[in-house]
Amino acid sequence: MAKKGARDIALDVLNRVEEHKSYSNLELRNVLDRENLSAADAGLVTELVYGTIQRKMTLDHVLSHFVGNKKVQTWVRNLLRLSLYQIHYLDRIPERAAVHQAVEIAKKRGHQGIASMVNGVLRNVLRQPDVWERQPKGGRALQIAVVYSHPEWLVRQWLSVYGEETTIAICEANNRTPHSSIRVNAWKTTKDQVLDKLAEEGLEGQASAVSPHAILMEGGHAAGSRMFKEGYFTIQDESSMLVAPALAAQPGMRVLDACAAPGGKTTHIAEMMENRGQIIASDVHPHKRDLITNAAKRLGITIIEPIVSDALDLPEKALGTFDRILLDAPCTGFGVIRRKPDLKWNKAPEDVRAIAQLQYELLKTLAPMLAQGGVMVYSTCTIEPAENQEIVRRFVEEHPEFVFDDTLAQDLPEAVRGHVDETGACVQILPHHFESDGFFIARLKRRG
Ligand SMILES: C[S@@+](CC[C@H](N)C(=O)[O-])C[C@H]1O[C@@H](n2cnc3c(N)ncnc32)[C@H](O)[C@@H]1O
Repeated sequence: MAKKGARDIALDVLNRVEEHKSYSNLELRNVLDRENLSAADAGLVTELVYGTIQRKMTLDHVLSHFVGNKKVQTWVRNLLRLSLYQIHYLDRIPERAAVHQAVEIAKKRGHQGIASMVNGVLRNVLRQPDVWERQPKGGRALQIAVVYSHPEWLVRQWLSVYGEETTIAICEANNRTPHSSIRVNAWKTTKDQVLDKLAEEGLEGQASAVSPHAILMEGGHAAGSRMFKEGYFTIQDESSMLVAPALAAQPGMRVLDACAAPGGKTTHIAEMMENRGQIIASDVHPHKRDLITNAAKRLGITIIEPIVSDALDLPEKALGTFDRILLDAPCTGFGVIRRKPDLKWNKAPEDVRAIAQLQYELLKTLAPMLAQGGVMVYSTCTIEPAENQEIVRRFVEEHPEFVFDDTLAQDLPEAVRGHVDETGACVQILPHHFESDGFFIARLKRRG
């Protein structure tokens, strides 16, 4: 059987994501592991899948002018989206080649009739380039939703919280390719050493303004390097690297990380504790336990004890109290849409409400396990106030033994301090602030 091309493979992934409501990153990983693609083809498949999902609403708006209300099979719609994405957003693929390949795929998967329809639609779009500028009828929220390809309800929500300028900036940032960054294992080495060693392996990077532990990579495959295997760094987004410093755990302390897998922040905390003390790293999913164990092993860390437990049901008596607790809560993930574009299409307003309820329950349940004078950090990778500021405000109101720790700024890099809010204890990073993940961190203190 002839080997499948990058577009065919990308189309398979798009179809599976839509039909099985699965995550594109997981489907992509499966297919890239299975198919033996060149680096260039693997890159093209990834770009086509993420790009098409990212721009889905804009692409569908353009298609609606030519397809109207006609019923089109899922794979045909995905083929049209994918081809339009190539034509409009990718310079390196000539328009004629994109149309030709789409027609060939349509012939192979369907029949001549479908191939003619695909050919006709794509050529019509090419003949009328102004179609990309046509605004939909409806309010401002719908226009922003279509132009920047985000669900209208989410745009409406952000408009009410952040205003138009910031909402557009968030949407634009969500459509850009994310940076790739690494966290230097500061317990073992320094940033300069890692930069030097990476250069020996042909990998370039530069220091980040968001975290003193971060290096922004300029291409290359850092996870394939010898330095990575030997535990000199971890692949992590810069915003995530603000959490461990916010927790301010000292060597020798007892720490609970209640939603720990895959262990990105747990291992960072351990590095900052110089591998002295104890960290209980809990997660509800048994299959994720090994991720924490393996990450610690690779980094040479021995103070992490992974356990499997629902954070709502931890064995409180057996565990005792902690000097520090991190609740890096499950969330809608709207701060990481750049990396996981399907998130924006798969979630609905009721998901925000449901997850906010769980987040509050988690915070409330963990509170008694914090020692007097201890610090608890609540963090999420979302930008919804209902999952962030509203949770911690309500918590502090209902728990007089807790206060906002208004000294958070001193544990944040200079560049980030300006984003700390009036409590002095909460920081909301939006994706366009530093081109890093949207992230929320709150530092709460239990009275002594
Ligand atoms: C945001 S992720 C944590 C990421 C992790 N802290 C890191 O930096 O690598 C949230 C985690 O919470 C876990 N989780 C979800 N509900 C939970 C619950 N009720 N109790 C404990 N863990 C839970 C999920 O399995 C997921 O791994």
